[in-house]
Formats: sequence, C-alpha cells, structure tokens
Amino acid sequence: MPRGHIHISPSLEDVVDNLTHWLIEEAHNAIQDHGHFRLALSGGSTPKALYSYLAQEPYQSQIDWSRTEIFFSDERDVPPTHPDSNYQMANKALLARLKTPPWAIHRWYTEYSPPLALADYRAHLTANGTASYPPSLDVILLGLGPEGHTASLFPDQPVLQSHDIVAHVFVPSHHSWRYTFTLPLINHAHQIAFLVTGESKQAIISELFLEHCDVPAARVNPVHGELHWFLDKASAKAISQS
Ligand SMILES: O=C1O[C@H](COP(=O)(O)O)[C@@H](O)[C@H](O)[C@H]1O
Repeated sequence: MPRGHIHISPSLEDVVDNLTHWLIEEAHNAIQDHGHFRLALSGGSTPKALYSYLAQEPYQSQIDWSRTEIFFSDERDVPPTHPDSNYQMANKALLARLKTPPWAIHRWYTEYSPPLALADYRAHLTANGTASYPPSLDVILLGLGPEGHTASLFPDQPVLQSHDIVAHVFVPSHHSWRYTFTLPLINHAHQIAFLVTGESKQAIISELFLEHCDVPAARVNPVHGELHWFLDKASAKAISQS
C-alpha cells in the first residue's frame, strides 16, 4: 500500500479546487524557502481541468510565475504542435495565459534525436544551482493509468530499473515512444501529488491501496519528501468503503 496523504473530494471540480489551493501553498513555501518554485506537470486528459482552473483568477495571480519553472514529467515523442503533445495541452490550458518567461518553461525537445533530447532535459533539470543528485523538484504532479502506469513508466518495462533521471521509452501497449522522468527523479521530489479521478480508475486505486501490487505507481515512494493522493469519490469508492 502506498504511503501518503489521501485527499478525497466529492467531484472532479472539488478535487481540482483542493489541488489548486494545495499547489498555491506549495509554491509560496518553495519561494519563501529557496526563492523559486520548480513544478513538473503531468499529461493525459485528467489534469487539463486543473490547468484551466489554475489559469483563472483569483488563482493565477496567487502564484509568482516569474519565480516558477515548469517541467513535464512525461511527454509523447511527437512534435510540440501535435494534439497528443502534453506540452500542447498544458500550453493551451495554462502556460500561454501566464507571464512565465519562456526560458522557464522546459518542454521536451522532441524535434531533437532522443540522445540529444535526453541530454538537453538532464541539463535543464540539473541547472539552477541544484546541489543534490538526483535533483529535487519542489512538486511533481502525476497521473495514474488504469493498469498502474504513471508518467510514462508502464508495467514490466526495463525503465523501471533505470538509474538515470530521464528516459526515452517504447510503450508496447500504445505502439509509440515517449520521454519520461524515472523513479529516481520522481522519488527525490519534495512533494509528489497524484491526481486521479473517475470510475475507470476505481479498480487500480483499490488494487494499489488494498492489495499487494507492484505496478509502477506503487513504486512511487519519496526518499525525503511527501506523497499526496488527490482523488474524487468515484475513483476512491473502494478505499472509502473499507
Ligand atoms: O499517458 C498518460 O497517462 C497518464 C494518466 O493520464 P490520465 O489522462 O488517465 O489521467 C498521465 O499521467 C501521463 O502523463 C500521460 O502521458
């Protein structure tokens, strides 16, 4: 069973509101503590509602975006203008509406060859005076796939054993390549927050919390940080009844 704080809200809207307030507080804490906030966004469809909500007032202006750097915990290996691009989704919903300087938005350069794109991302992650290795981002947002994948760490893939901080991986179930943060990087974050909603995630949430399972999401275990699960009632049905 994963460690962590579980926050269950009645609906998707409430989860998004709850997570937005938590993010604003984490941004304040990080900026107060070390002068900047390094946030990794997740992809897929669920976080779109969070990004659109955060882009609105009064929330948007409660984060000092001039001191915020944005990363992506995974990316599909497609051009940044492609409809499947996680950057494209986050850009439309949130980033294009912010005053974040372009240098502070670290998208994956999928136009580069994979070795170059990985080297480029490693350099961005380890810049900014990060003393420790693996670097500790302030917040990493993650999603959860119905089979237990998180970021682009899919079950039974060799990347789960990686000691590197990023990887270019083939995802057999999607017949496609992706870039992803690996477990050593994820587990060194100060705060890790899963956003999981909907009935389609009920079975995997129940498996994760009530049974012994070894899917990639179950291996998210912060070394020195905190783990949070932001769930709606539908996805958390089995665990809230137990
Ligand atoms: O493929 C992906 O899926 C997971 C889960 O996405 P969701 O839309 O079901 O919430 C996501 O975390 C990951 O970033 C994405 O690339």
